[in-house]
Amino acid sequence: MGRMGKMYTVNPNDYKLLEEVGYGASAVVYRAIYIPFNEVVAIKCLDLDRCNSNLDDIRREAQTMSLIDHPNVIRAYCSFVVDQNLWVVMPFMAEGSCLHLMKIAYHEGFEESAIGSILKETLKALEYLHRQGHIHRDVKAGNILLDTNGIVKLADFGVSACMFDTGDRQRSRNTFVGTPCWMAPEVLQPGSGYNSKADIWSFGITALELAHGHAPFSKYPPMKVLLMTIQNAPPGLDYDRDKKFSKSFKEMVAMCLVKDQTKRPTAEKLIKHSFFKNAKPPELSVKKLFADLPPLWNRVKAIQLKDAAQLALKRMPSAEQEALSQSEYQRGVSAWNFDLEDLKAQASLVRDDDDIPEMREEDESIKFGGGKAAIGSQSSSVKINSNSEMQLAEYSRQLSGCELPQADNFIKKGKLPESDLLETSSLEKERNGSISEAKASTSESLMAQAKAKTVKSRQTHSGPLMPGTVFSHSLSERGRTSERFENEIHPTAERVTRELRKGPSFSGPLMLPNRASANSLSAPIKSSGGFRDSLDEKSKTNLVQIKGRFSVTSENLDLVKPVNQPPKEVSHNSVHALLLPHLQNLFQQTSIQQDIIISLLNSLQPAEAIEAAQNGKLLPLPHGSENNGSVEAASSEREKSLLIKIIELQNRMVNLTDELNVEKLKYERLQQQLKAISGREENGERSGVDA
Ligand SMILES: Nc1ncnc2c1ncn2[C@@H]1O[C@H](COP(=O)(O)OP(=O)(O)OP(=O)(O)O)[C@@H](O)[C@H]1O
Repeated sequence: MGRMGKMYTVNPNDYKLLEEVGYGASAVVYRAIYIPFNEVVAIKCLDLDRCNSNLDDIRREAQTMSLIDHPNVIRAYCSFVVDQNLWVVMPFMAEGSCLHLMKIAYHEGFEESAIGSILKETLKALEYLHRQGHIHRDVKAGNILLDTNGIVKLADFGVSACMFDTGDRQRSRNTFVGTPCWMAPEVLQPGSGYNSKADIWSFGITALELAHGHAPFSKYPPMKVLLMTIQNAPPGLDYDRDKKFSKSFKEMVAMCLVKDQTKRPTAEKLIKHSFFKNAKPPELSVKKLFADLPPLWNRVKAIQLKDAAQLALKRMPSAEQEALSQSEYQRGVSAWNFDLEDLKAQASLVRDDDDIPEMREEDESIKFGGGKAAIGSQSSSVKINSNSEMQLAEYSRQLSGCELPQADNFIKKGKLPESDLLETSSLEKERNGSISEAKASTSESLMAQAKAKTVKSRQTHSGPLMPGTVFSHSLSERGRTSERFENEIHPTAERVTRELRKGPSFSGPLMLPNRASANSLSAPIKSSGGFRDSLDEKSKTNLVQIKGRFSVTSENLDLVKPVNQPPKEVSHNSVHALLLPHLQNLFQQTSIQQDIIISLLNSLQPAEAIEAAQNGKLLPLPHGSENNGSVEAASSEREKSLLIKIIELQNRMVNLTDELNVEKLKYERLQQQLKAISGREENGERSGVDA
């Protein structure tokens, strides 16, 4: 049954498909003629084979759409199955979606008056849906459709949920659904549950999308978007950048983008905000947006051609992948079926990726993978099934282990100190249980560092390891990728570990030059800050110092453990008490220096590896004999520099030994003086008694 009692038949022969006017991950939308009425309609052809949703979900969408009766919500006239497609017949919205409109003519977004009208109409739709017990779950510019007379309608119930559902369907609301950039933090944190307020968050993001031409974080890979949404302060309209927008608009957006869902207004309340009170009727502010634009199907074709041209320009395999996924992503699509392994793999990469200073929102050079890489395929939603939720919750918990300000900092600054990188890496390992003890040995730290370095350098250069790319790979491809990744980093990293294990306690002394150079082992041992502060208590107690690239754990500090202070002698022995720790320190420093030298001498080969790790130059090891000449030259260079270091250390040892001897002499002299004084005192006392 159609609108106003009109009957639309379920016979495909009654419909004549015309141009393609839109596409999603699992659907293509056509302009069509309903022959019996000679009426233009839109038909959404959902490919049931490509659908992420099961048939029940699809039926539900069609059912929901057919029951909807609100001027701002697209309703279905009817739906039926044709081959492996579900056809949904609906009113044709001749100006297409706001997203398409921005892509074709308003790259920087719309002016405020148009935004106000569009948002107000959309909010009316949300208010209606929420009242009916529905959560839309995919509010975004791509789902706000416009008609030639300026009418605004919210579309796409592909992922909508019913708030009044019980049982299994209710539980399904604990799954991830939506499009990453528009998803509320509580939706991204499985287990927490969400309600219609999630739509209010997405509505706020949509407001920013309409204001800027793209959603916040839209140039980042989906995994990073998830992290940023959870960890960062909510996005908003900037006072400097967005001067052109009114205070009430900024305020309204800020009200929607509150992380605590309970503090977000309901649609009913929000619509009373002054921003909407002043909104113009859409016939005035929206209609003028399409003046002089070609018909919708030509625009859609133009957008498709533009995407295709972009792809053609990037012929290199990784660039091609990246561009595909980027264009996919920027269309505001949502075609990622999250996979836990992907999430984990990406989680480990995202942090390192943050270390890439060039990673800016404006930066086109860092692209991301994801989505189904086909021009005709847009959309779809992120769904994480319930099984993955526990693990994802665990992942979220891991995320939350990083204190937000820190995360904000590194994202904003775009650079982590080396030490933080290393720390993050060992912290993650610790949390993942891959290292059972928080106290990573120094060699493990170096190994981690070598890995972190390698990952980092790979990410800077290529697509395959970029987080999003993992999404677009099949399981076997992922396997291959990780295999290749392992193979590529392991020759060096493994060598580092192997070599490190060869040399007895080599790792300890190498940690120490930083400390020893301070020439004061009694100086307080403390963290150098950065991520350090966000570490949990356990690792805090174990990790006593981070300097430069090294972390020193308490395990490595056998040689520098604070000296056990001897019990203080009373009164006149205070000089003695003061001197003793100092002498012991000197003695220890000398021992340490000796150890360093011995270790260096014993372990020239591992030192090369570590130095390479230190410098981030993990040079490939020579394999063929043809390389031997240059390798020898290189290693003799390194040997030379190591020898120089050894000589320096030896000199310092000599100096310290001299100092020690001087101190010893002073100490002996003082002891003699002390004895003499106490002897004299005793004599004086005795003679006093005698007298
Ligand atoms: N009734 C309509 N009239 C005109 N254009 C439409 C209509 N319905 C959808 N479109 C166009 O088709 C595009 C895809 O439609 P739709 O969002 O329903 O597909 P989808 O596969 O569910 O996409 P997504 O998952 O990205 O939301 C829309 O962005 C819009 O541009």
